[in-house]
Amino acid sequence: MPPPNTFTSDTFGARQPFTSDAFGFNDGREVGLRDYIFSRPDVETKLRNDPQAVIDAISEYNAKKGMITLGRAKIDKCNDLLSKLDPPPKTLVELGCYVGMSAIGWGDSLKKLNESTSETCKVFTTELDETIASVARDLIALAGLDDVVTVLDGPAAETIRKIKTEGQIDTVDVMFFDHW
Ligand SMILES: C[S@@+](CC[C@H](N)C(=O)[O-])C[C@H]1O[C@@H](n2cnc3c(N)ncnc32)[C@H](O)[C@@H]1O
Repeated sequence: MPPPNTFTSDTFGARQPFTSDAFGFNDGREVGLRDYIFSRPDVETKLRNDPQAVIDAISEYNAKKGMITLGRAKIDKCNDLLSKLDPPPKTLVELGCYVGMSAIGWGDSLKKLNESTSETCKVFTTELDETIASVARDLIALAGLDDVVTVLDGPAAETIRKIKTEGQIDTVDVMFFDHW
């Protein structure tokens, strides 16, 4: 059994079935997502600084391309769980960032849950692939969450140890495992 406050991508049921051409990742779809998002005519007027609009835009691309993101429904369910934690979580670590869709959800949620206090909140999310990590960083910045969400490049076992050694993180309120 995972420890309390540990949510995995299977917490709410099995993954969605993939079609054969949709299975896999790091095949250009991730950079294609960034191109799609930043070439939208509403990127500045609708998406900039609106995490939920960015999640919706990723979902629209995802519906056609079948990417390995959690998906809106699971992100909403996890955020519902986060909102029930007392005190509100301030530090969340995610193993498996991919293009940052779930990290945008966690960042938005933690920011809202802590907005009535002066406490800072932080999401650290880890990504093995540096090209995918760069897509995530761009989308997180577009969502206006780069002050809350930090993408760590490299194997999670190394990057988490490094931020702990450097004192960037002490205790962790919630861990999310999605790095398979
Ligand atoms: C299922 S995806 C994550 C999806 C993301 N949580 C979302 O819902 O938007 C898994 C990601 O974990 C990354 N990954 C796999 N092993 C890893 C490791 N040891 N350290 C860091 N990232 C890893 C993969 O490169 C892949 O992008």
